[in-house]
Amino acid sequence: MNTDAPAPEPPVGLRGLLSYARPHSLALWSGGLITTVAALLTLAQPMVAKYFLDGMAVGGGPDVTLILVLSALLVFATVLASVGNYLTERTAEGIVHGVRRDLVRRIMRLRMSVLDHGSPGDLLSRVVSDSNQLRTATTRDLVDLFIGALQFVGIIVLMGYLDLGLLALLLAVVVVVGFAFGAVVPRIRRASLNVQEALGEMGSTLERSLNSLRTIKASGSEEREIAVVTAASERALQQGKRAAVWFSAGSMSTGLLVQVSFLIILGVGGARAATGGLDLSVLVAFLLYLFYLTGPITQLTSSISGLQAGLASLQRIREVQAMPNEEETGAVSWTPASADRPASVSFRNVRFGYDPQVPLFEELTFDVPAGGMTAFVGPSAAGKSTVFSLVERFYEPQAGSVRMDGRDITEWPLDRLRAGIGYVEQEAPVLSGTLRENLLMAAPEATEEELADIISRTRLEGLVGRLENGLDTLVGHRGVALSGGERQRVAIARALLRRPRLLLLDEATSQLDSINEQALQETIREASRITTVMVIAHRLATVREADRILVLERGRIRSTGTHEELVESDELYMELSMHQFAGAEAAPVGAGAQG
Ligand SMILES: Nc1ncnc2c1ncn2[C@@H]1O[C@H](COP(=O)(O)OP(=O)(O)OP(=O)(O)O)[C@@H](O)[C@H]1O
Repeated sequence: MNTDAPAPEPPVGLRGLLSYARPHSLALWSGGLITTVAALLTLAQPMVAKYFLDGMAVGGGPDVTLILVLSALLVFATVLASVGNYLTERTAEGIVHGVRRDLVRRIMRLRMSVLDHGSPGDLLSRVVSDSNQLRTATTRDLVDLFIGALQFVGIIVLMGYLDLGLLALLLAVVVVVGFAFGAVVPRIRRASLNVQEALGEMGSTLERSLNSLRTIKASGSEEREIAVVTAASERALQQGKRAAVWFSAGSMSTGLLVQVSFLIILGVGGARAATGGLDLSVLVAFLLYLFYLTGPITQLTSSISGLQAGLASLQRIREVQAMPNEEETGAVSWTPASADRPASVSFRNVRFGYDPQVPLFEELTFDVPAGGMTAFVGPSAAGKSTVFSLVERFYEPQAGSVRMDGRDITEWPLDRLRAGIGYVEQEAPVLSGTLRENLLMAAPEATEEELADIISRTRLEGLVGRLENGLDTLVGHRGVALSGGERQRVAIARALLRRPRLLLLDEATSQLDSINEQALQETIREASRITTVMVIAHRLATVREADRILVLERGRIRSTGTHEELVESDELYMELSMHQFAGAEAAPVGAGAQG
């Protein structure tokens, strides 16, 4: 059931990032620990160097054992670091896959009202690009933060062991630079969010253009569209440049810290060594550690910057997760009618408006009996397609009820309700892929016999025979390789293969040649023998075939009857049949009625 009850808030901030890492904590800890051991082994190297120098200072020659120990340490640490890195990256792939799977599931279940106001391109960028940012933040950056901090502390302790005075000097510099970096951190996050938003905007613009490429080409507006997409890309560029400034400012602080500290410690330590207050080997080891500090500090600053970018993406991912989606009803205590019986539909005092303040239907009431064909006609924007959307529960009425088999559709499990309905949209109802994939989309388990039966019922044998690879021919993006009439019939075949109890058919307004026209009419007639057909009629042939016609005007049913009855009794219908149907068929209703 669709509910507005708020779900428990998913964690945000660092806690939110950790919630993604937690299920993989074993792998992450293993990767992190191995990398830490590698880092600690690296830390031992300056100490070994110190002992090496001390040995030389007291007059001994170079200590071969120490050189061997040093080499072994280096090789072992490098191998360990690679293994740790591999484990972390592997986990990262698992996390990003999980995030994408969750996002796709949510997007597929979003309510239509949300999709109406959202942009598919932006949603796409959240699945592809934001999830990738999250990938680095929840693994590499978290691990680096941990290891960086550990190494930092380790080096500081070792420096303290060498000389506390020099360490105090160094920490003073760290505090000053740390404050400067702290001021940059929130700017990095804001800049990252701006970059991701600009990318989303670019995705939306590109998606809009690609979806209407034919119209764009036909109206010669390629250059204008290129300018629009380029402008979006430029906004992403500007935001990216701004982010780069803050990222660089962050990393500059690392360099500054080490260089400034080096000069101060070299000066002060050198002066002390000159007066004999400090061993030269201690100063050398201290300076070596100072340069070793570059690694963890770089790790810390870049992981903190990366976490900021991850937090910005987490915010965008959380926005998708907070969008209202369609929820399933639990088990029901009643038994829905048998799957092969045509369904009846009724609307009772339905009040609905896309904007609840501006109702399209005030008190819409009508009945569609089980079986046969019921046609809906009416002026443009009267709400005919909206009636179908309400039956499918794409939208919820603000008052009144929509019923199937006499039972309010809100009492039906949503999947069960939709399983009983075949919906053929007016526009581009064919997806890219093969003809077979298109037909089996809604009924993947249909047998070859059922497929052949539906192909025959929808008069598609001719098309299948003509195509080079028959059913396995690719139909192109949105079925461009098919004619408008063929696309409609493929869509009807697909809907019928699902054995619907109710077929909702939004008839194409485009002109069809006489072969396609006749095939389409036979298909609809055939469908109405086995199921309930509700058709939004744009053709004279269809209304003449209908068992009953409902004339919809300004959100209410104005009249009901057969074609012959309505041309006599309803002025609007008469008008529509003269102009609307005639427009779709190039034959006025009078001629058709007499013929
Ligand atoms: N998703 C939507 N969001 C907001 N308004 C909508 C939406 N879909 C349709 N409308 C508006 O609702 C009204 C009824 O639209 P609907 O498509 O149901 O009319 P129709 O009778 O099927 O029209 P036509 O014969 O031109 O297809 C129109 O004014 C339309 O602009």
